[in-house]
Amino acid sequence: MRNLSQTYLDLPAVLNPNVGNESTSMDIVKSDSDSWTFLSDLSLLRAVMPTVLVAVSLLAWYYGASLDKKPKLPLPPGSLGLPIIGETLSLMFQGQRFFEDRRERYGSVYKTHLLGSPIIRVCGPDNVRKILLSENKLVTVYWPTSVRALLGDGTVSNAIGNLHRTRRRALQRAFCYEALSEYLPVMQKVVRDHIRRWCLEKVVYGYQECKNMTFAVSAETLVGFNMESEKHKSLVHVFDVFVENLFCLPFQIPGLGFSKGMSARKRLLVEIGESLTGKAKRNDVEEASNESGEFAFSQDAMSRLLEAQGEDSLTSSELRELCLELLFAGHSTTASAATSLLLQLNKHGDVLSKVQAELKSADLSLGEQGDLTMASLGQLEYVTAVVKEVLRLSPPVGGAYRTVLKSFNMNGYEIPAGWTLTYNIRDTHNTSDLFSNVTSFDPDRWLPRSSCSKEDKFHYLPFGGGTRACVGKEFAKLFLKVFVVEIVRSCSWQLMNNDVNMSYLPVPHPVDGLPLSFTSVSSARSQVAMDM
Ligand code: HEM
Repeated sequence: MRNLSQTYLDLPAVLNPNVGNESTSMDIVKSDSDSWTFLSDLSLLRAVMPTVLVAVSLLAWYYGASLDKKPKLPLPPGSLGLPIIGETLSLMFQGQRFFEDRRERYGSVYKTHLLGSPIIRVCGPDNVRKILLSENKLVTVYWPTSVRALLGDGTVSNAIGNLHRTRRRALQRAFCYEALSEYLPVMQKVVRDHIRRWCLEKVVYGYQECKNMTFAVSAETLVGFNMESEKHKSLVHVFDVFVENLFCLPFQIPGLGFSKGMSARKRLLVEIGESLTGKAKRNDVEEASNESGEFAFSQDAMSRLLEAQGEDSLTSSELRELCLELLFAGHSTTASAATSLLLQLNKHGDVLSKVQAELKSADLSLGEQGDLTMASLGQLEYVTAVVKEVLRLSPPVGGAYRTVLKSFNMNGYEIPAGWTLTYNIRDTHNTSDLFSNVTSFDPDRWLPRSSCSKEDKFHYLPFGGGTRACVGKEFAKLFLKVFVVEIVRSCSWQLMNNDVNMSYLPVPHPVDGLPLSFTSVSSARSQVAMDM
């Protein structure tokens, strides 16, 4: 990480006051011995002249050569806007409309200039396929400096090549079928506890509550925190600070976002480290008790990673950062999808009725009684379709960034090496000809034997694709299904404000936070009984 003074010295001469200071000190030397300085200036000039001439010729040659290397194809259409700020102001004013407008004007590949850097935006199944399948050949992963620093070098997101493969393999252990089955009871308990509290409080802000709930689910199932302890409860706030400051100017100045984010990172890593030490000790006890035939502890993701630490050659610091990465990667994304589920199920009474009917026929509509299993969830085709449709219509991750390694041709345009590129998931879903009535919420399209039952990988890609596809997608889908089942069978909810405006940054969410009123099924039943 470059510190401020380094950044300062890199400024061009006109902007860097230190350059002025250098000439000031020269002036002082001059005034001390003027004649000496004049002679030495002349001889210096003679000495450097040949070097200057060679340098100028080399530059002229290089310039000529680089002109030859000028792109043979045109750059994608679009505008780079004003110097330095590019089109950032238009984006701020227009929001999501900015991208829709450019896509309508320029098509599926266009250039713009946002947040200080020129960028090429790409959508459409064929273009996205080309990018996602060319990782490390044509493109490589790109994250802004602040994100890289706050997540750390030990993460999957920041790794490239073999290191990336090794870390991904390690993480995948935490999301195999067996692991998911072990997380399921904890997931279900946390979801139920939250819903029960919402019903007691009666009115809550849906988006914030979904964020709290997804953090609790991840913290308990992935890192093994006890979210009922005061110590771990206080981490919800620390984690919010961490996430809020991920995208910021990377300057370590007290009081600014980056500094706050780094302090939150430090605190989270300490807690994760303590949890790791506890687990390492527990593993020793467990090994001993296994020998004497006693029970085994149920496993969270961190324990699984710890067990295979030697095999995966992970250092303790990598392990801690991987756990932090899991907390982050699954947080706002899953919370956004859960919030969209609350919204869509409320708006579409017909869909809600079909979910209720499916739960009834699967013997799962028993209030809060039935424990869910992987098998019972696996048979819920309609619930699965509802989750899929929410991720199609409101994909939590709009797209992701890459750096272009090698210039290539896309739709007849030059995509030049060194540029930043983003592939867009939301635009790809919205323009796909695979989906009829693309803007309507229609889970039936995903039922077996219907038009989209065979998912086309690059028309529908809420979890990305290729070597960087989401590691936690099965975890996320499982959680969302549990949420649908529990919310539908245990309560009803109403929007307090029917006029819902959406914001898409950093993930889709209602601008007003989605105030909701909740009634539990049991209290609704007793109300009916009393009325009778
Ligand atoms: C609905 C919820 C989620 C959505 C929509 C989602 C979406 C995505 C997408 C689109 C990518 C690919 C980004 C790229 O191309 O660079 C990704 C990567 C990733 N996701 Fe998720 N994700 C979700 C939940 C989760 C969860 C629950 C976890 C873990 C607990 C997770 C862990 C990761 C990791 C570690 C990566 C980086 C993979 C790599 O670079 O190889 N995600 N996710």
